[in-house]
Amino acid sequence: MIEGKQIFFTYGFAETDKNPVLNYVDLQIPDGQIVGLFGENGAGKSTLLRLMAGLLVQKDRGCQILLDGKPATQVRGEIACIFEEGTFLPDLTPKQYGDFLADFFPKFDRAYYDKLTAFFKLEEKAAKHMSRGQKAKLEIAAGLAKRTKYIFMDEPFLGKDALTRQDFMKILSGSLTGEETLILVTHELESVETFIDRAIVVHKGKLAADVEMDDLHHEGKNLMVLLKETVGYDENAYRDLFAEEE
Ligand SMILES: Nc1ncnc2c1ncn2[C@@H]1O[C@H](COP(=O)(O)OP(=O)(O)OP(=O)(O)O)[C@@H](O)[C@H]1O
Repeated sequence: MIEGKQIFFTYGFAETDKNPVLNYVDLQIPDGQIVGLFGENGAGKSTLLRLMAGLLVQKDRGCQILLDGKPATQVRGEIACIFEEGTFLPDLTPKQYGDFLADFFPKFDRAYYDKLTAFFKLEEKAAKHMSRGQKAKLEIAAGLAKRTKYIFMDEPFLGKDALTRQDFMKILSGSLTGEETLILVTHELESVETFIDRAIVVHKGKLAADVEMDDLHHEGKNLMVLLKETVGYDENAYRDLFAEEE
């Protein structure tokens, strides 16, 4: 269970910031749930994800987010982060990185990692010499093979070719046992429409929408509709750019 009460976060000074990224929000995610975090650029999705994963810590206000009642820093072995910037060590090759992960993560599934890196056709060269998409694949192989209870993903589709994106969703579905709690930040709404259980829209410091996908679909809506309604999207706003000056 991920639980946070009165989550507050600002990158500036808490005492003076009138527009914090997260403005006293409550969050509860039960075990085994797959949750998508959505919102406009700069809304605070990645910040919230990093607070959950313990990569950012709340400063002087609000309460810490807890995983099974403990701060993320105390359950590192149960957390896999699949982020664009990567958590790999740049000088290590896929095999060396696998050795490293096997030492660090108690449930690391080396055979599965080797299968994934082979499937992704990753060459045996240092991560720093790989392309952006290859690094992203290495992250996915590592993240999924850790077999952790908590998986945090930030823009997992970024930098991947169209075929890999398709494979990725299938690999992800196939890798999960149903026990994992997976939190996913993405702008690729269509790709996750039927994959996630619950959608949260971050907007103006709040969790402005928080719905079960079954309920959303029963209402005849999809993620795009939810997002537009929640942020009050104006289809015609762009026209002002081309309006004639008086
Ligand atoms: N390291 C940082 N230092 C200062 N401000 C930051 C930092 N990282 C993010 N911010 C600011 O915090 C706010 C939330 O950023 P965040 O990255 O969480 O948004 P996001 O919803 O993930 O956006 P995007 O969809 O563009 O990735 C933004 O206003 C951003 O400018």
